[in-house]
Amino acid sequence: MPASLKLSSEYRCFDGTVGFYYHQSEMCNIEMRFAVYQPPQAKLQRVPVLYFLSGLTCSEENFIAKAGAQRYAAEYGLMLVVPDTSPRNAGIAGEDDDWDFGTGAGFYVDATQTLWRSHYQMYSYVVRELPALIAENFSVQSEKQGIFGHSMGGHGALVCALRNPNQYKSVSAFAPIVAPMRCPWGEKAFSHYLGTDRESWRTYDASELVLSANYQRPILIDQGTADKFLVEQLKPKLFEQACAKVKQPLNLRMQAGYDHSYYFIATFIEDHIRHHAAVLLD
Ligand SMILES: N[C@@H](CCC(=O)N[C@@H](CSC=O)C(=O)NCC(=O)O)C(=O)O
Repeated sequence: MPASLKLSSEYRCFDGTVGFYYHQSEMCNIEMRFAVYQPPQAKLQRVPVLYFLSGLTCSEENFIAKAGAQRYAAEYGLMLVVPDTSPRNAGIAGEDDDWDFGTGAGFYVDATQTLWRSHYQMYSYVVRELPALIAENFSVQSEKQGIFGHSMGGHGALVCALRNPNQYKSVSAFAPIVAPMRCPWGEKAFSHYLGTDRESWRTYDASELVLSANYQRPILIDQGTADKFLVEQLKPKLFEQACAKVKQPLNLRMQAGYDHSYYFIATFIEDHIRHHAAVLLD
């Protein structure tokens, strides 16, 4: 491992390894953290890599500790990479004041506004810097990348895939924010990170991007019907309507009685890993 990449802890898991890492990020101009699950197959050969983007308030640990994904990543031979959701301790006034903005809420955009732009470059970090670092240091097939995420991270995953269909061969999401331009979480984050010109927000809105993305491969979305954020923030039907307009294949599954929690994610994680494996192992 190069000196620039530091391992903070490591655990054996389903014959593979969970590792928590940190490094000095060039894009975010600060120390960033991420988690990696290396499946047992990676000891012998390069394996496809699946990125998971987490939601508001999460670190790189929530998904690894709660989703139960490692069992299936080991079964299919997929590496999992889970970045943190924002820079931390950046010294920006107000960065820790709100749970839905600032620390833990980078929204996977490249901020353009003065206060945030020198550190909050999460889109470029996730799409460019992190995959390059992973390719250099782990046993992955870089040409076989998939991406998924939850809530704010579901928004991030859809945006990354729709903007980079050749890089991300597969995409799925749990309870994603599909139209951030049209919900309070998105409007708050985008106005602070990107400014008040709403035209500039379109490049980070999945329901806008899908209209011209031509992603072609099927997108899987699971959404709980008992999710307290469903009506005001998540609005999956807006994405469904946009996909229908351009004939983008979408499997939107409304899951009766499920909420927004990791219990919901853990219930359907196997389906999502299988969705990605079907493309990445092809
Ligand atoms: N503090 C909030 C709830 C925050 C929350 O539910 N965060 C979700 C993601 S929400 C969208 O991005 C999450 O994943 N939390 C971490 C976990 O381990 O559950 C409130 O008061 O409602």
